[in-house]
Amino acid sequence: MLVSPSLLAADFTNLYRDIELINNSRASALHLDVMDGVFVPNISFGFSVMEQIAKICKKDLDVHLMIVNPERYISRVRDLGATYMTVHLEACQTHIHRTVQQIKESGMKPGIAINPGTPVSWLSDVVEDADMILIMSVNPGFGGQKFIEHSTTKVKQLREILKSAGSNAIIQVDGGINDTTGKIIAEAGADMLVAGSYVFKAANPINAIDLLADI
Ligand SMILES: O=C(CO)[C@@H](O)[C@H](O)COP(=O)(O)O
Ligand SMILES: [Fe+2]
Repeated sequence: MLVSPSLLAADFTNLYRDIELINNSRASALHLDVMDGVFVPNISFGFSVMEQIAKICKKDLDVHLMIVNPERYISRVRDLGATYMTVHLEACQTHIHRTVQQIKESGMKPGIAINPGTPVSWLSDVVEDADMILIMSVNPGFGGQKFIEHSTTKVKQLREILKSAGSNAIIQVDGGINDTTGKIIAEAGADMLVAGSYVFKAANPINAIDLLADI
């Protein structure tokens, strides 16, 4: 199982230590949650922080933008050296197709995220252009929330949609992931697990990442 620990739950007074921990783990990516206080009712961190993180992180940068009109920042995310740039379907409104193409043209892998209340069927016409689909298993904006069980049905439905579209996009699931919910969602068809609290609040974060990676 691919694992992308979410830095949102890290100790921000010890960021260097926590990023080094990820560098020396089996995580395949580092998940960076950007929140603008408009699309979600919280503000996290922005480019000045991510530019420093990018200098020391040896894993793929997986940037999850919870901001309105994220197309404004494609070149800045690209300049970080990010592998994945994930935007919310709900935040791009009418031009998700154009935004995904622009992310791809910039050399990054486009991800499309959907909130718990958004049906997976709304992705049908764009899945073939995305490299990743992110199913939010909590309402975006905060770490440490409880996994929404209906996400399992959504992952199964998405698997079918990807199959009929002939899409190789990976399915990422984000929110309330631990070794129990991780197993359930992996069985439903997830390829990559994002975990914040489960990793960074663990007594042994390396062990927590191993448990997820071994699913
Ligand atoms: O995007 C988000 C929240 O909006 C996530 O990436 C969280 O950071 C996951 O945190 P946990 O639920 O794993 O604590
Ligand atoms: Fe996230």
